[in-house]
Amino acid sequence: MKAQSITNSSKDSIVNQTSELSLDIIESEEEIFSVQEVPNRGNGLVAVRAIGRGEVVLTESPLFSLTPSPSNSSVLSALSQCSRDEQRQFFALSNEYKGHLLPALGIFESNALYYHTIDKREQGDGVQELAGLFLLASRFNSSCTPNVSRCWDPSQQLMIFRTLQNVQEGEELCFNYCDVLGTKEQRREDVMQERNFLCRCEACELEGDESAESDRRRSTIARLFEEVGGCGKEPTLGMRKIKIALRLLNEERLVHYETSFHYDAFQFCILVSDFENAKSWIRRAWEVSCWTSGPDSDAARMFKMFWANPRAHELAGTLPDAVLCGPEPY
Ligand SMILES: C[S@@+](CC[C@H](N)C(=O)[O-])C[C@H]1O[C@@H](n2cnc3c(N)ncnc32)[C@H](O)[C@@H]1O
Repeated sequence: MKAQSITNSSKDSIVNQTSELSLDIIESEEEIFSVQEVPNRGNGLVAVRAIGRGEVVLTESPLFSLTPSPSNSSVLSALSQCSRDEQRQFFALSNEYKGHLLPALGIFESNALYYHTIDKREQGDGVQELAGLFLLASRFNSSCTPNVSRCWDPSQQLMIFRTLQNVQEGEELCFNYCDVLGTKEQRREDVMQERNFLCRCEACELEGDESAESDRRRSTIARLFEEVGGCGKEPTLGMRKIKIALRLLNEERLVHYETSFHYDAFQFCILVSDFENAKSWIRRAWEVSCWTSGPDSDAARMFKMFWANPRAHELAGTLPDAVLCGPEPY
């Protein structure tokens, strides 16, 4: 298969001129990834150079968006507004529902990405869920150890993809289609239900002791995630659970839940007026939220505000003073 290289400098034009550019090779000095065949997963996006954590690898606007669970005729109707080249690219995408759904709908359901947007027409500015079809982002495969996050930027009407960790040249770029916690069996069940295929990512392909260890770590993180929420009156215990969860997340190379644990650790410190450690935790929450949701996200903005002024948090000084602990050094 011909490799299709995508570049940093040209990615905005991809967004605006998908039909003209198609997915053909784009000449530029700074390539980020190419579409390549990958074992067990069809085509995927593979880094053609080392990529630093938090780098934007792709921004893309949807070819079209529909309300979730559309009919085949709504997909065809949206496609009729697209150029011939866009239609050709759409029908070249993968389809996990062959023989079960009509082709256009099968392709849409195999590739659509869900996001929330504010519908200003609704009273009280209702939040609306949409399913968007993104021609290039449809080539991202799923991994239960994702190295890419995706978030919808409503102001620019773009889906933004960023790296969650440093990526080596030759590594595949993947985000997670379903929640990454839970056992291999649970995750595979979720992916099967949501997308109708057997997940064959690195984590789901583990066997024997390695698979059991990974299951144990992920289930423990999920349990700790619930338990930490109930430790509001016992900050020392809560902090101990957070430390274990962060160690396990690190062992599983998972980034997504880190922000939440860092923010909980910040709140435990705030409760007992340990402002020095609180600042270290909220700084970490801010850093990680920049990779997972972007520096302009509501979460990142809030963390930055509390980093500047931790005393502004409503829980400050609620419990007797104590000194807890800060995050582990990188
Ligand atoms: C959105 S497309 C991703 C790109 C696709 N591989 C291609 O060749 O165009 C989703 C499809 O990719 C394959 N896929 C994605 N992630 C996978 C995974 N973790 N394990 C196995 N197949 C995967 C499945 O066939 C799935 O229906």
